[in-house]
Amino acid sequence: MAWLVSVRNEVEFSLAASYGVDIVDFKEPRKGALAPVDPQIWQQAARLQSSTSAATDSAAFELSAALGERSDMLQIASSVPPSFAFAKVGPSQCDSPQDLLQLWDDAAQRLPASVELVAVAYADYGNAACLPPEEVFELASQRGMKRCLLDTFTKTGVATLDALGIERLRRLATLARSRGIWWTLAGSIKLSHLEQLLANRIDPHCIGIRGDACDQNRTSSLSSERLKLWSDTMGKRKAIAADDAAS
Ligand SMILES: O=C[C@H](O)COP(=O)(O)O
Repeated sequence: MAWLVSVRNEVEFSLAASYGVDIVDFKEPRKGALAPVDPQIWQQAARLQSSTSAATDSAAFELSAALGERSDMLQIASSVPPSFAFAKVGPSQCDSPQDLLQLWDDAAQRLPASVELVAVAYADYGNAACLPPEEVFELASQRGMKRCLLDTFTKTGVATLDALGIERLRRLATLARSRGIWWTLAGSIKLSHLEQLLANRIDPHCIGIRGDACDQNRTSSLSSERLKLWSDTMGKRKAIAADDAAS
C-alpha cells in the first residue's frame, strides 16, 4: 500500500519527501478539500524533483496537483508541469454523469498530455452536490481512467469511514477491484484506521493523509513526529506485503 501526503509549500514538500512518501500532493488545506497552491510552487517542486532524481538516479516519489473545483481548474490546469504524475479536480456541483464527464474532458484538454487525470469522489457527496462514489468509480472506469481518489469535501473531521460506513466502503473496494481501478482512500484517515480497514478487506492501493500528519489539525504544519510514525508503519506494511508476495 502506497501513501500520499498533502503539502502546501516547498518546506513541507522536502519534509514529506524525506520520510519516503510515495506521492507528494500539492494543495492549500486552508482553502478547501482540493484547493490548489500557487502554480509557482508546482514549478519549484518540479525543479526540486528533477534535481533529486538526477542526484539519486531515480525518482523516489511522484508529484500530484490539486486543481480545486471546476472554476479554479479552468484557470490553472494548463500550468501543471509536465513532470507531474497526477492532477485532480473536485466534482462538486456535477450532479449528473454528463456534467462530470464534461468536467473531466475540460480538465484533460488543459493538462499536459503526460499528466494523468485522477477521478475524485466525495464520501460526503450530498454536501458537495455531486454523484455518489459508486457512480464516479463506474463512470471513471467506462471513460478509461485508471485512478480514483475518495476524499471528503467538508473538512470538519468527519472521516470517509464514518461518512460511508464500513460496509459501503467494502463494497466500493470490491467495485474498484472488479474494474481494475487503482484507488486512494483519503478523508480524515488516521493511523488507527489502518487495522480496521485491513480487518474488513478494504484494500485501497494508496492512503492519502493531511490532518493526521500535522501538528494539530490539517491547516497547521506537517509534523516530523507524525510523518515518522506513518513512515514506520507504511514501511512495515510494505515489508509484510513483499514477504507475502515472495512466499
Ligand atoms: O488527499 C488527501 C487529503 O489532503 C487528506 O486530507 P485529510 O487527511 O486532512 O482529510
